[in-house]
Amino acid sequence: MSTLTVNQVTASFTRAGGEQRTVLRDISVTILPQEIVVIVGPSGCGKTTLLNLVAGFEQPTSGDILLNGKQVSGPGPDRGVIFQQHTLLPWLTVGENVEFGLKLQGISPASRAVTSAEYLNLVGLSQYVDCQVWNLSGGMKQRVSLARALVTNPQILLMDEPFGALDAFTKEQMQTLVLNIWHATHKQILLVTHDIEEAVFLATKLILMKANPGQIAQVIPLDFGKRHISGESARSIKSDPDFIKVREAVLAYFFENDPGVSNAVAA
Ligand SMILES: Nc1ncnc2c1ncn2[C@@H]1O[C@H](COP(=O)(O)OP(=O)(O)OP(=O)(O)O)[C@@H](O)[C@H]1O
Repeated sequence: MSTLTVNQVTASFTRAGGEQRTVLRDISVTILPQEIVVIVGPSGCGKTTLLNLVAGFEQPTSGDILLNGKQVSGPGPDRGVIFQQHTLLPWLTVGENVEFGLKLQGISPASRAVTSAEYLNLVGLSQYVDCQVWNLSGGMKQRVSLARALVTNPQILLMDEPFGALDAFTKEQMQTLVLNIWHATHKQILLVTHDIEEAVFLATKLILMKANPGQIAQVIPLDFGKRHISGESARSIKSDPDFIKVREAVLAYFFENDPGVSNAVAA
């Protein structure tokens, strides 16, 4: 089964001066097929570190990370990564950026063009294939980043605050795009965000972290994103009292460390 398993992972780093600091302690998470796992937590609790470990950019100090039963020991094409700041190549066009990963894999130009057109269509940018990326808005650049991550057909998308730099309106458009892509491609998604509303809207499994060292405080199953897939608008869902109740309970947890968040969510 296509599962990503983070098993009792601890990550420690040695600071300048030799002091050892444990950033993450005993983290266990599974991402099952078609799950969107969203991580929220205070600044510095290790969210990006966890994503970097799953991406294979860093190695855990103890514990292990398994993708389909195989140890993750470095970056791989089975994981597509999207950062807050796009990492598009400014001297290439939109189409060339999307094709880039396929070119590295030695795929023929004709085949690359067909595949990149498919994913540019999925993110709503078909007509921009020949544009220079520096001409695009922030939201459009992130759409290109999504297409570029998807084009090599990874099993899982890893997203680190992908919409943190966007205005509220564009952000909501991108959130619904993520849900539509999730529905169309059946990818697993691991997403880190500071935005509680975004987290509650997108997650099928919401993970609340606490800091010093970073640990999982709560895991909350949610299904607001599935309501959007079933045809309900983002505005309707986000203004629903059930949504507001969960959003406020999560906020209360972080502001007051309210242990009643699980009950509020379950009610
Ligand atoms: N390779 C590393 N070497 C040393 N320290 C590291 C390394 N990677 C992460 N850290 C430290 O781990 C801590 C957690 O950082 P991280 O960026 O994962 O937190 P975060 O929860 O994503 O924070 P934010 O929400 O502010 O982005 C920081 O103090 C950071 O300096």
